[in-house]
Amino acid sequence: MESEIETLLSQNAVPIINLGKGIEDVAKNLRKALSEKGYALLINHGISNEKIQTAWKYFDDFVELPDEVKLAYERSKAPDAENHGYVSPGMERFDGRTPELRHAYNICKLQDKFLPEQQLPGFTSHINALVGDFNELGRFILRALAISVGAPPSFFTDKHSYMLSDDRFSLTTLRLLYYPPVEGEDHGSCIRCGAHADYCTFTLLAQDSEGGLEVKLRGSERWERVGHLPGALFINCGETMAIWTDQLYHALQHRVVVPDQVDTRLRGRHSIAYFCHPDNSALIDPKELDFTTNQSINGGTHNAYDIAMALAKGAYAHNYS
Ligand SMILES: O=C(O)CCC(=O)C(=O)O
Ligand SMILES: [Fe+2]
Repeated sequence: MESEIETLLSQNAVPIINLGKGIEDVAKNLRKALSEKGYALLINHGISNEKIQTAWKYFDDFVELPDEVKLAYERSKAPDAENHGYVSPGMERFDGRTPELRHAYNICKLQDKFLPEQQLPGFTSHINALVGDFNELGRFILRALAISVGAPPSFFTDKHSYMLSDDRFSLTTLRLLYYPPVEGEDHGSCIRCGAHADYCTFTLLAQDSEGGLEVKLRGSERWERVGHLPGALFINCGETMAIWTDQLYHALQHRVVVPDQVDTRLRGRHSIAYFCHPDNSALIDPKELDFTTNQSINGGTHNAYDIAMALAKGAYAHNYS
């Protein structure tokens, strides 16, 4: 029996956007959700739940492999290294201190030589198919977002032409995540994923259960539990989009805590995040969208890559010293 916990969803406080309703309607609802709250849940999004679950199953099998095999796929620890690769528990700490209990696989390259195809036959083609679905959905959202700010529908898609097709030109990433069960009461000094806002344009997130996802709403200092709507995708606005819209859209602070509820804590949690980034060279200029601004980072207009790197260095400054 699932513990009854109060969540934003149980209080009917979550914007739920039906993507089957036509792009103008989606644009209107995204504008309201991302400006007021910074997030929403998407239903009728067209990504098969079964495909998502198969990806989690592959990742479970990966996590079970001996450490020396997993380490061969590890993401480099160098400061400005590529993001692609396996991130073992404890390797990343958003706040630089608190141990983070998760396995992650950042996928930025889709060819089998960069993936554990040998250990997990079929992984490459499965991930390629899933990425195809996320890219298609991502492009639909980008068109809706352009409409939502009164720009031509292709405004954002024109600046997102390399999403997971060539990682030399885009930071777009599909990230598989597994948070192991947490046994015992003494988990106060650990977190599943530390507080942060994503750097990208927006993130799409699938989760398999209520497992501790919390958000800080615009203008609030309080962490609130989101809740789980089976099959829905969570969308949150990233820092790049907040800069682009001169903060009309709110980059959502979020984290994943180790839940106090024993049944939730003893259950592993799976999620998949699709971080949609502009092309590295795309200039993020709010004035192009008729937002007058004096808020772009360090004064001038920057390209998407420089913005993401500046944000990463801020978030992971402890890794660079
Ligand atoms: O697993 C989750 O629900 C969130 C993960 C996340 O926020 C991230 O990887 O940026
Ligand atoms: Fe995140």
